[in-house]
Amino acid sequence: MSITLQHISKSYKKVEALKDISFEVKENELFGLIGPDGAGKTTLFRILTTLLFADEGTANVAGFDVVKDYKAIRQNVGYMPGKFSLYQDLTVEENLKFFATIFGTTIDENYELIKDIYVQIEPFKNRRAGKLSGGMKQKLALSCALIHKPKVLFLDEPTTGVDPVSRKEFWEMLKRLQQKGITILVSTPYMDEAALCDRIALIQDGKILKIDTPEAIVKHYPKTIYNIGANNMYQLILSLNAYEHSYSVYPFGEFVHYTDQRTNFELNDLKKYLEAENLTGVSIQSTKPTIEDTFMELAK
Ligand SMILES: Nc1ncnc2c1ncn2[C@@H]1O[C@H](COP(=O)(O)OP(=O)(O)OP(=O)(O)O)[C@@H](O)[C@H]1O
Repeated sequence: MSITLQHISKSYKKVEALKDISFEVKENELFGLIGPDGAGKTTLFRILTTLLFADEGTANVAGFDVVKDYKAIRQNVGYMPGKFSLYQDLTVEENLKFFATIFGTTIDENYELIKDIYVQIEPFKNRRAGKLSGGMKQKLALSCALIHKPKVLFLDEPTTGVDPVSRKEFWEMLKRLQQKGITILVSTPYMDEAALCDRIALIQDGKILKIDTPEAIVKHYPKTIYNIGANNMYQLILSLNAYEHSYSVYPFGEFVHYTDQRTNFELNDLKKYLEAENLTGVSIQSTKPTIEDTFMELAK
């Protein structure tokens, strides 16, 4: 195993940020930690990268104990924190040199590993990091986290605030790093990114709700979901919530994801009800559950 957590708990005074967390990440796995703001993701990363002590439990990374072997862990892991971690006043190249130097290495020595990523920002190597776009900052931060050839890479919300094209490119880069033998633990609040991981842990309020492959997680969704559309979205949500048989109602893009308390029912009855509520253009179609649907169901 590359990462093992056993019964990890951590509180900040009265706030229980992590409650009895246990799970394992296999060698060379791309593992996602999926959860909303405040779920405890950053706290977990800080414990695993030896920046914070847990109150209870034990954790191992790359075969080392996070408390006893903290120095070895720091040599063997790369960490890209959620908040921008670079020196804004240093240039792109100076930032990378700085990180290489503190790990006792050079850019040349490990260029092969970062090449794919660094070539994209190399034309701006003399620009100060503070003046880079979101996507470029993220590439520089990733290059810096990789410059000492870590065995395990921790990425805390690496795509938050990054445009959709850069987000897609970033995930393609992660796949290539995985092919080079690096184990990756990545957190994200974006459910669509969860589908790109080998396995995911859904986390909320410091607790793991479920761990499995993205496919298996959606397979276990217990109900049929309907995509419902109408001309007045706001009224549609109100009416569905007021419907006596309604089980769950969530806005989902231009539709509402709806589940019913009954296992068998006439879709036409629901349509008639919505039309009686003065809604027009009503469409109802069954749809496949997504990771977001599963998360909402588990978090209920
Ligand atoms: N230093 C701190 N002092 C007090 N409470 C804290 C501290 N750091 C985090 N918390 C609280 O612990 C809980 C978990 O926070 P954490 O930052 O680990 O979550 P997160 O999933 O990373 O969310 P975010 O993306 O918002 O950082 C939250 O309720 C947060 O307010």
